[in-house]
Amino acid sequence: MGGGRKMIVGGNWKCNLDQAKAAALVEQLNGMEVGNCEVVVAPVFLHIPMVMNTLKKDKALVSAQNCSFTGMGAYTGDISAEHLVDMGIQWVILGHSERRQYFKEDDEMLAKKLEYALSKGLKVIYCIGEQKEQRENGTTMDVCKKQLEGVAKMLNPETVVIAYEPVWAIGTGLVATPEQAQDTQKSIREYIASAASPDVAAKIRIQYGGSVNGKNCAELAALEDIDGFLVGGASLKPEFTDIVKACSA
Ligand SMILES: O=C[C@H](O)COP(=O)(O)O
Repeated sequence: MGGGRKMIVGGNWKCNLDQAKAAALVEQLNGMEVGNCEVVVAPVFLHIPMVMNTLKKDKALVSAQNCSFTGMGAYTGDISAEHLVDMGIQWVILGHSERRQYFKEDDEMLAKKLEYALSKGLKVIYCIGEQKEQRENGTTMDVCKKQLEGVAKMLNPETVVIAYEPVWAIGTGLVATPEQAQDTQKSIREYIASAASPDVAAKIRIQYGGSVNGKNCAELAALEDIDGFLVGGASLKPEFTDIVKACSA
C-alpha cells in the first residue's frame, strides 16, 4: 500500500462452487466492510448473471476469468470481450498461470487478448509470475520482464492492474515472504518505469497473489509496492472479508 494508489482485491473463484454455494458466498460478501478498497469477484461464466443480480455493487463488481483474443464469430466454446461488455461486466482476468499452463496461452496470445479487451472498454487484471525453479535459479525478474515486455505500452493505470503471482505460491500454502513479494513488486514497478513510463509505474496497481489468507494479508498489505491481492482459495471462504478489511483502511 503506497504512492496514493487505491487498494484492489480480487476474488478469483476459478472453476469452483455450485450455484447454491456461490449464492451463499454472495450473501456473505454483501455484509462485508469495503471502506476505500475496490473489490472484484470472478465467478465461473455460468454464475455471472446470478452474481450480478444479487451482489451489491457498492461491495464488489463482477469480473470474468478469461475472454477470447477475437471478437464474436465462429470460435466454438469461446466468449468474447463484446459478450462481457454486453452483459454489463467491467473486468476480466487475463494471463492467469492456470491459463498459461493448462490452456497453453502464451505471451503473444495474451497481448492480443489484452489489446482486444481494452479496445472494447474492459478493465483487466493481467497476471504474471515465475515458476519455482525460476525463483530458485534467480531468473524471476527475467521471467516477469518477458511477460510484460509485449504489453508494456498498453499499461494504463486506469484500466490495467498487474497481478504478480509466483506460481509456486498458488494454492500451495507457500506464500511469498514479505521481502520476496515487496522486492519483486518493486522491481516490476521499476521495469514498468523503463518500459512504459515513470508516471505509469507510479500509478499502476500491482496485486500480490499466491496463498493469501486472513492471517498473512495484513503484513503484506502494509508493504509499499503491494496494492491489493488476487485471492484464490481464501476467496471462497468467509476470511475473504478479512482480506478486504486489511486493505480497506
Ligand atoms: O488467482 C488467484 C491465485 O491463483 C491465487 O490462488 P490461491 O490464493 O489459492 O493461492
